[in-house]
Formats: sequence, structure tokens, C-alpha cells
Amino acid sequence: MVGMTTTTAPPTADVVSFERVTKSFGDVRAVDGLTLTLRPGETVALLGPNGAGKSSTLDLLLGLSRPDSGTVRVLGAEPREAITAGRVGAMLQSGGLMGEVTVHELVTLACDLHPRPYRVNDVLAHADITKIADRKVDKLSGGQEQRVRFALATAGAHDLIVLDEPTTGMDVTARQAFWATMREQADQGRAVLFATHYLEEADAIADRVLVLHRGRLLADGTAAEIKARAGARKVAFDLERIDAALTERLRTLPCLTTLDITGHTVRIQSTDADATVHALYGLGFYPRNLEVAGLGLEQAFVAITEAEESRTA
Ligand SMILES: Nc1ncnc2c1ncn2[C@@H]1O[C@H](COP(=O)(O)OP(=O)(O)OP(=O)(O)O)[C@@H](O)[C@H]1O
Repeated sequence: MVGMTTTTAPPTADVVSFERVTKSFGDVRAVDGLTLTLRPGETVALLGPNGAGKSSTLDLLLGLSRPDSGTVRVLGAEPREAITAGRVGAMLQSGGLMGEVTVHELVTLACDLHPRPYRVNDVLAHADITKIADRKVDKLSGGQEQRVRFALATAGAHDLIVLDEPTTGMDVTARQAFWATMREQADQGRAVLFATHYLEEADAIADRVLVLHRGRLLADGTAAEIKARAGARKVAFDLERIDAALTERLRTLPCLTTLDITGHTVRIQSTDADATVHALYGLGFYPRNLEVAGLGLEQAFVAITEAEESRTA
């Protein structure tokens, strides 16, 4: 971050806008006609299987790479302009921290360079690194290093905070503290965009979830909407006796996507739980302890991405 005044355009309603953005590496289309907008105060999770294009999307957003076609705007300006103006804080996976300095010195430098800095002691406290402020940066554990990266990303008042898998390596307490601080930032009107593989974090934290797959947006909505869109439900019940013949009959149930039998317990995933349960009784089964539940975000994510895989196979 460089502390200089630039001719940044005035804020628009959209913090980020991607308009039919494409980026390829050789034959690989990492981002494929992506259109999306982020608004102030939103906390948005970016999900996707390995290679879906999450990091490539964040790189475009941060001006670290340029699209082959389409436009990327951040706070109404070119990404690099918004970044040079200190309006975007980023915490990326890659890139080492300066080694020979202490945590305090590094955070002080980040605050000094920021056009709208917070107080160094406040930044240290929020990132929960006050106790390790005098340690050399290259002597930190993985989780401590993540917290220092977080401190650097929140050294001043940003309009947008971008985080690539921010809690990797953090323990449970550090994660909770991290998300509490992030929530405060969002409550102050900042947009927060984070890529993650921890779906429970996306479920708990994000107002909005974006599912990327092969560079395209497969789903965009609240976690509840994404779960509902996946449509599938879990059905579980016990049977008194299960043998090979009964297992074969269970496989004929309609709308079944998965069948798992452990001891006397049958677990099913179904695209239409009502039809499956109805047929279960119709086939003469007497299920006990019958439970029907919606999918978690993780299962919904798998269902959505697998459906797309088989559609495009
Ligand atoms: N610099 C590059 N050179 C060549 N291919 C690249 C480059 N960057 C990304 N790719 C390819 O583009 C695709 C998208 O990669 P990207 O890193 O954006 O995915 P991702 O969703 O962040 O994955 P992960 O969850 O594994 O971090 C992948 O097929 C990847 O191999």
C-alpha cells in the first residue's frame, strides 16, 4: 500500500463490479465470462473446488493481473487506482513477510504507509498480536503469521477487504477472534470478500455466498438460498433387519442420489424426500426413527458442483 493521493473516482453504489471478465492461462480458462457486483457492507464468501478460479478472480480484483476481456472496476476505478489510494486491504496466501523486523515494526510501517491509518496499538490488539509484538516476523508460527497478515490488511480504514483463505493455520480461538473483528469491519460499511475451503465459516459468517466452478458463477445467494437451491434432502431411518435383498430394494427408491447403510441405520440423500419416503412405505418398509433434514452448505456445495460436473462431462 502506498500512501499517496490519487484521482480516484467517487464511490459508486458497487464496491466491485466484474463485467463479462475472462482470463486464460494457455488452454485453461481460469475465469470465464464472470459478471458480478459487490455492495458496501456485504460479507461475501467465494467458494469453489480446487482450480475453480478463486485466486485468479482475486488477482484480477486486486489488479495483480489484467483480464483478457471484460472490465473489472473497484470502487468505481481501475483496481490499481483503488489500491494505490489505500481503499483496499488484502490478505493473500502467497508472499513472504519481511523477516528481519519485529511484528511491531512491520505493523507500524503498514500504518505509516496508509492514508487513513488506525493506531498501531489498536491494530495489534484487534489482530490479537500485542503479546508477540516484539518477536521477529520470521520466528512466528503459521497461525501467528496469519494474524500478522490480517493486521497488515486492517492497518487503516478500507472500503473493501479481500482475504484469500484467511484462517488457514489458525486455531479455533484465533478464528473466532478473527471473524469477530471482520464482522466489526463489515458493520462499519466495509465490504469483505473472502475465499475459503471452510464451508462452515461461509455458512456462519457470509451474508452472501458465491460458488465458482471452472471460472463461472454457479450460484449466488445467501447460504440458505444455496442450500434450498441444491434441492436435496437427507433422509435417515433405522430398519430392524438389513440384508442384500433389502439393500437392492432400497436402491430402487425414487430420487435417490446416495445410499449409505451402517448397521441398522440407512442414510439417504434424495432430490425429493417426499417421493422417496412415500415409496419407502409403498415398498413395505417400516422405518423407525425417521428423520428428514435439509442439506448443510457443504453438502449443497458438493451437490451443485457435482451436478455441473455431470452436466458438462
Ligand atoms: N499463473 C498461472 N499459470 C497457469 N495456470 C494458472 C495460473 N494461475 C492459475 N492457473 C490455472 O487456472 C485455474 C484456476 O486456478 P485458481 O488458482 O484461480 O483456482 P482456485 O479456485 O484459487 O484453486 P485453489 O482452491 O486450489 O486455490 C487452474 O486450472 C490453475 O491451474
